[in-house]
Amino acid sequence: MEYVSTRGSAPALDFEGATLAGLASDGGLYVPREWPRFTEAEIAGLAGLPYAELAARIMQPFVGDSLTPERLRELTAKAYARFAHKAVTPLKQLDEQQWLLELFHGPTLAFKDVALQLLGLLFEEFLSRGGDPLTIVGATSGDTGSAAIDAVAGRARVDIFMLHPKGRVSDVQRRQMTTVLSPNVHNIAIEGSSFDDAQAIVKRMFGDTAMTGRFAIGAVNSINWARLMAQVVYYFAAALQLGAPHRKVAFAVPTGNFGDVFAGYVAAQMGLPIERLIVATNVNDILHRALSTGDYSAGTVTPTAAPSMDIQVSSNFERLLFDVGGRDGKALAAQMTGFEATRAMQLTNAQREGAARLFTSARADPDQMAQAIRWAFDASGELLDPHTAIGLHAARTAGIDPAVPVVTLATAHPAKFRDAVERATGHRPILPARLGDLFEREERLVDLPGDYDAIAAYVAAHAVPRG
Ligand SMILES: N[C@@H](CCOP(=O)(O)O)C(=O)O
Repeated sequence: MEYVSTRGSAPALDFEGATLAGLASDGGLYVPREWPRFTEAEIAGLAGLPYAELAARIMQPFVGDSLTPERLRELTAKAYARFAHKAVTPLKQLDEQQWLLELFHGPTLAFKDVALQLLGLLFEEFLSRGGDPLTIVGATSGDTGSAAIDAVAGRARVDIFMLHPKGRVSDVQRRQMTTVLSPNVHNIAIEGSSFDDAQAIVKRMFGDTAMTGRFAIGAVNSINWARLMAQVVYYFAAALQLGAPHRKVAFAVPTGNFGDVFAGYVAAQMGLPIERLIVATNVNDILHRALSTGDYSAGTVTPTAAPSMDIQVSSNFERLLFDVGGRDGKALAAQMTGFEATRAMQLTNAQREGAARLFTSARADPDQMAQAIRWAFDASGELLDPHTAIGLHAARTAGIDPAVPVVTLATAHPAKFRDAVERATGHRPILPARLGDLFEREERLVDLPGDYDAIAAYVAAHAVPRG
């Protein structure tokens, strides 16, 4: 399997190369040259497999020759052994039509663990073959940070520098990152910034030849293809339980960087019968505006009770625009460069029509989010986190045929956002025992200004150079 850049001029890479590179050298994102496709009979044959085995079968075509099927199976078994639920991503019924896919049973209580537990092992595997030590630079609005840190803390030949916007993640999210004291973990709180600022700094570092010449910069954000590949699996897992390939299923996905919902798009390209992908945003609604009107223009980021979605520049949207816009890398490079200069862009007709074939979108304000938390609690006794509640609001208002099951991706454990859940329901979710002493642990982080040079200098002073 070969990977090509959405901006058309970076060299094509194999899976190992794309995983270690993260972002393409032309600023684009890597995507498979073509989508592998399963027949209906092949999809039916996946029903009932244990999650780790299902994961290995679905990912093998993407991995190609970079790992043998046996080695991939060993890695998926190891990655998913750390989940607190035997099903890894259990499915729960809320009412006749609505379902929840619980993606928060990993070590850091968010869907990011599903991909990052595997990515940590992939880095270890590929780095053991030689090459330069990896300097991971990531940005987080709360969940990616802790999941990535958990996945690579203490591993040889990797350092991780995780940037978060100071004061804009929940206290649980911050402590999950800053209480990991391994010497290869470096937490940076950026003053006066949003996630978008942090993500822009990360992307700039990939294009900074002074940095990339000295350090092998790597990515753990969903700009890294391997993240999305691992997330494709749970769409299959849920749909197979609900009757696929003989029955269509719709998915509602709380969305910030568009990675999780793009994984659903990939599942559909592979042959999974998906009725609709419902993109759910909070008031930071660039994706809802883009999908409903074609206007992809970034406003300022409004802090909300669903901080992981407080994003206005959704990196993975570029992958969708590339695929539905005819895979014309040169044209997309010009379009994205224009967006980076003006922070505004109009989708082409081909992009709008291509997206509309599968995607619907909705936006939830804080009241609608709180109502969805209350509805789920009254309907089934489930406490939802604010992000999941935004997904559920979109699921219930999307007008999906009542015969089609709608699965909302439950992206985080409610205890990560205890205050918001308690405000909505009067019930305070309890942190699972494995995080029980989080508030007694020592924290380590540095505060830096939102200035590229200051952050690059910090990374350069603490990372291990090539060679
Ligand atoms: N929602 C994320 C933001 C980063 O997104 P990613 O999926 O590209 O890593 C977070 O919680 O950090």
